[in-house]
Parts: sequence; C-alpha cells; structure tokens
Amino acid sequence: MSTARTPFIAGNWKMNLDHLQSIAFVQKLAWTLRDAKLDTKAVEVAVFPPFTDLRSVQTLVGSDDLPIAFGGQDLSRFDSGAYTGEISGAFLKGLDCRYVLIGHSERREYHGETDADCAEKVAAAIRHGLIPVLCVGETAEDLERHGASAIPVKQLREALGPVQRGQELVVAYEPVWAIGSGQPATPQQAQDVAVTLRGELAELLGDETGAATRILYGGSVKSSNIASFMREPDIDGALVGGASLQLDEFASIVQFQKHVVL
Ligand SMILES: O=C(CO)COP(=O)(O)O
Repeated sequence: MSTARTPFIAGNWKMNLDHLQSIAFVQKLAWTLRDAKLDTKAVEVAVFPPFTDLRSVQTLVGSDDLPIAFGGQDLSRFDSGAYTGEISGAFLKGLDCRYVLIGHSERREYHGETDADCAEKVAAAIRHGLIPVLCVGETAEDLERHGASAIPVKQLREALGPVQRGQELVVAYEPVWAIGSGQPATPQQAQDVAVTLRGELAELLGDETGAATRILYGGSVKSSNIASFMREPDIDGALVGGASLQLDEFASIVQFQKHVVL
C-alpha cells in the first residue's frame, strides 16, 4: 500500500463563524498546533470557512505564514457573468484558496445539486487551479437499498468525467446518515467504501492517480474516534463538521497520531 499520501485533516465550518470569529479561530488554532509542536509535514490542516471569511483568513495565514490551507465550500460552474449570488473559482484562486469542496450532501439536499452539476464544478475548479475535494456519500435509505458503495461510486464516476489522469484531487466519503448524527460509520465500513472508491479512481484515472488520491472520511468525526479511522489503510484523513468549530477538539483531531495506540 502506498504511504506517500500526506494525511489531511479538514474542517468544514458550514455556515458558522463570521469573518471576525474566523480570524480569532485560525490564530488560536495555529498557536495551539505550534505549542503542541505539530509536524506540519506529517499532516496537512485545512479549513473551509464561509466565503465572507476567506479574505480575512487569507490575510492572516499569508502575513503570519501559518501552516493552514483553506478553501471555499462551493464554487460556480461558470467563470464570470450574470449569475447573481455565485462565486467564481477565479475569485477563490485570487484569495489563495488551495482547495474547494464540491458536492457536499447539504448542497445536494438543499440546493438540488446533481452529479452533472458536480462534474461541471470539478471542471471549473481545475480550470482555475483549485484542487477539488469531491464529497460523495449515501443516505440511510440508499444504504438499505443498495449497500454502502453503490451511490458513492456512481457519484464519483459521474463527477469525474472531465478529470484527466494525473490531476490532484481529494475524495471525501461522507455517509449522509453519519453527518451531524453522532453515529459515525465504523472504521471498517469506511475502509470498505474507501478501497472501492480507490479502485474506481484507478480504473478512471490510472493506477498512479488512484494510489495518490487522498480519500477522507467524514461524518461525526471526533477526537475520540479519529485514530480508529486513520488506522485504516485507505483512509487518509477526515472532513470534520461540528467538531471543527471547537478549537481544542479540532486541534486534538489534527494530532491524531498522539491517539494512535499501536
Ligand atoms: O458534513 C460534514 C463535513 O463536511 C460532517 O459533519 P459532522 O462532523 O458534524 O458530522
């Protein structure tokens, strides 16, 4: 198994923390991780704040050279023009975003995003030099009807149509039933889906890209369960919602290596 994938711990803030709160949070996070002597080469940390926070986060991270990446929670499939309320990937790139979330289940549920929309957004992200973090996952009903992997695999296949082999991307497996429910998937369930998704990536984009792509687990991740997910060979990190808003909890998740009992 490839060990070249740098673990990636990302906080999806969803619609929480305004621009002032974002500055305080990111500053304190950086201090906490520095005091804990986090090896920033051994784990990549990222936050996904609301759009209105990004300029503040960029200024702070840039001026203090903090080892924290950031990205948008969504982007427009268009580049510019008469699309009221939309945010171009060009604007995100201009604010030094490295990543962008695409196809989060809340976008799919509340904004009717389809796999075809996700494919267009993946293409837009790549056009603007952003690394897509494609979110896939099944509902409880899907799980009962089709098992755990069928829907995530379909979502992956349909959204990755425009992607060329060698493209850097991140896939986040987030079972909808595990998001915000306090009921995470078991590490084995998450590993089973992750290995299936990796197989699909290898088929779609070649073995090398399949082996290099980081696959995250998301859904009720906490400091008390992160180590059990990170122990799985095909899970390379976590996309954290609620727990990413609590500084000590998120800092502890980032330091998952300290929890690992071998
Ligand atoms: O949706 C999520 C991250 O994108 C997961 O949310 P929770 O960690 O709150 O379950």
